[in-house]
Amino acid sequence: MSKNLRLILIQHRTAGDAKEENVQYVLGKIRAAVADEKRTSVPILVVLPELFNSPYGPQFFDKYAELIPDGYTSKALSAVAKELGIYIIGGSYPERDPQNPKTLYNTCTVWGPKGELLAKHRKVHLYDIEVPGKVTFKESSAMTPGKNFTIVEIGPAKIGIGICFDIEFDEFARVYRNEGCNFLVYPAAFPIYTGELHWELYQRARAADTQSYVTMVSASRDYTNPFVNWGYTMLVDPWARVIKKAGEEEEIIKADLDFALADSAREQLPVFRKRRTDMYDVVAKVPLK
Ligand SMILES: NC(=O)CCC(=O)C(=O)O
Repeated sequence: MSKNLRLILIQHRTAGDAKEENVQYVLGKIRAAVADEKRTSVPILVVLPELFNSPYGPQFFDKYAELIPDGYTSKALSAVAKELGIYIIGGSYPERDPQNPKTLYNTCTVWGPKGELLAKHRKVHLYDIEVPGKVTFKESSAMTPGKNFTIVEIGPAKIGIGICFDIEFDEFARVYRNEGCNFLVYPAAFPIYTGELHWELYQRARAADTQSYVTMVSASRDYTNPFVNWGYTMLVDPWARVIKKAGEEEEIIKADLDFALADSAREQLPVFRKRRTDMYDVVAKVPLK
């Protein structure tokens, strides 16, 4: 059986102030990226950036929030996944809690080729930072953290999902590795300050820790936005090598992932097997399903 997956990462700009305008702009990018793909039995997976339907900032979350799967963004992603027969990891967008409309989550949805919602990940670690004179952000002032791990299987890929700041927590990635994941996907929005310091470092670190493919997908850099994204959407392989990297502008990254590489890396350098779980361990404290 093929161990391959065709991956398409979309680094796009925020098109405007209206949610509908942003979503339609991204749908256009997805259609254009998939149009020249050869159709084989290898699944095609498209990944979008964090908060792709809006500018990024606590002041925007309520305006752009919607119910999942009944809101505009969900319906659009579901329809385009079905139209093109592809999988989509839909970056993230603000989700309104159906029971408590004032409660919002930063949520990633995953869509299958029949337009079905395969999974939903609510960002677990909210991004609060205060570096005087450099960057101040308090996501927790407007969002509620999620409480679940999210694993989805697409062809040979067993994917652990996180959103941006989730990548900083090695224990979180370790739980995915414990569950047999071979690909960690983080839609992201780093500011320039931490982008310069940590963007590549964390992706390579999590890839080395877990001997998995790792990607972070960013929006392109736009100095007219209130939050200026780092850009540099990246893909790292299970040996922690950077195999694809965008620049700062809009860009589409395409790659064929061969998961036999994760198997052989794990066989040749048996880090997971050599753990001393008689001395230490990392365990999930919530159910994984
Ligand atoms: N959107 C985010 O969660 C930003 C995370 C970030 O910049 C980091 O340093 O981590």
